[in-house]
Amino acid sequence: MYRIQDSPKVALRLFQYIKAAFEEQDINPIPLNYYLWYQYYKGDNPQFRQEMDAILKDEMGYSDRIGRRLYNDYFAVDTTTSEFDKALRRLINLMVKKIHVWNEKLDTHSHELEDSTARLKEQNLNIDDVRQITSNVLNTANSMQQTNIEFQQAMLENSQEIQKLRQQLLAVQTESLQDELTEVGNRKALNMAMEQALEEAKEYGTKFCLVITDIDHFKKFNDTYGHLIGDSVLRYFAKVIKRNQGSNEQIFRYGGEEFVLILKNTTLQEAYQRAEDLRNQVSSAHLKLKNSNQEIKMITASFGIAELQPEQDNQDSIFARADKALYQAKREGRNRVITEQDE
Ligand SMILES: Nc1nc2c(ncn2[C@@H]2O[C@H](COP(=O)(O)OP(=O)(O)OP(=O)(O)O)[C@@H](O)[C@H]2O)c(=O)[nH]1
Repeated sequence: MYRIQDSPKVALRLFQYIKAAFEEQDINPIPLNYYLWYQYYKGDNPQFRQEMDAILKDEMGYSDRIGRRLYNDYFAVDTTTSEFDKALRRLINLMVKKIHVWNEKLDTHSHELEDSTARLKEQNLNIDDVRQITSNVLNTANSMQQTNIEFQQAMLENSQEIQKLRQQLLAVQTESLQDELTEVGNRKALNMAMEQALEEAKEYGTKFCLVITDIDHFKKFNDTYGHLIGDSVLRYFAKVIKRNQGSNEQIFRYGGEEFVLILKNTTLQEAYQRAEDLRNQVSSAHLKLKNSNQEIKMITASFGIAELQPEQDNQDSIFARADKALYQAKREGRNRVITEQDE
């Protein structure tokens, strides 16, 4: 749900700009694009505006895919994280209050001690006075010890609570980056991983290859066997990719029947070999229906690969080249691997 809170007059004016830009640049008129372009013309987020300006200047221009990424980067609100954030703030406020109370108590105790020390210096103290003062000092020392124990106990409980919150937060964050069906990274995780890989490439000169793979004629498969068996095939496909996952390799489900691999420190030739192995494993599998043991139609997949060009690539450009190679693989008859060099 995209919310706009401006007056109708402002909204109307911005929509007029959007309408003209959509026509001129052939932008897909879907709600997400309207929302993003509205934010662009409104200009409240300078960083977003700057990135949009750069995209519009680039020859690849704006696309739905870029729009989805921009929305995730700038406008999607992670409600689970903000809930944890609130809980953590509450806990920290509580700790700060406890520290104040502890400080006040300690202040009172040290004043009591100072009073007792001052009294000890008085002339003409009799034995009863000294007894009284000594007993006061002891009482104060006892109270101090008690205050300390209580304080330590409270701090321990709070830090355990914080630890628990942190663990829950980590679990939720991991979950929010995982595709539920196939248990590989989801699109959000892919965006983050791409960003990181590009930063590493800039900083350390490390290269990577991007592989996009898509199960062939999956619509027909769903139509023949139903979506539930289609889902099992998606899980199976992800399992095959995960089975020989190298330490330099990250796997994501981009959406539908499309998966993406980031292969770090890998040449185009090595990436091709890895994709060929996967293609062979998938196409040679004999899958059976669980209930009837009936063998189901062979599944195949097509692959497109691009290698990072560190000087000029960004997330969208390397993705577009791998996507183009994949499209070529589909056009040439599917069940094949095409690298950007083969085109
Ligand atoms: N079972 C199942 N099907 C899905 C899921 N996500 C997307 N699909 C289906 O995947 C199919 C993709 O179809 P198309 O994009 O037309 O592609 P295709 O039939 O694989 O054809 P090519 O890619 O050209 O080989 C559609 O029928 C979607 O409904 C999912 O999570 N589960």
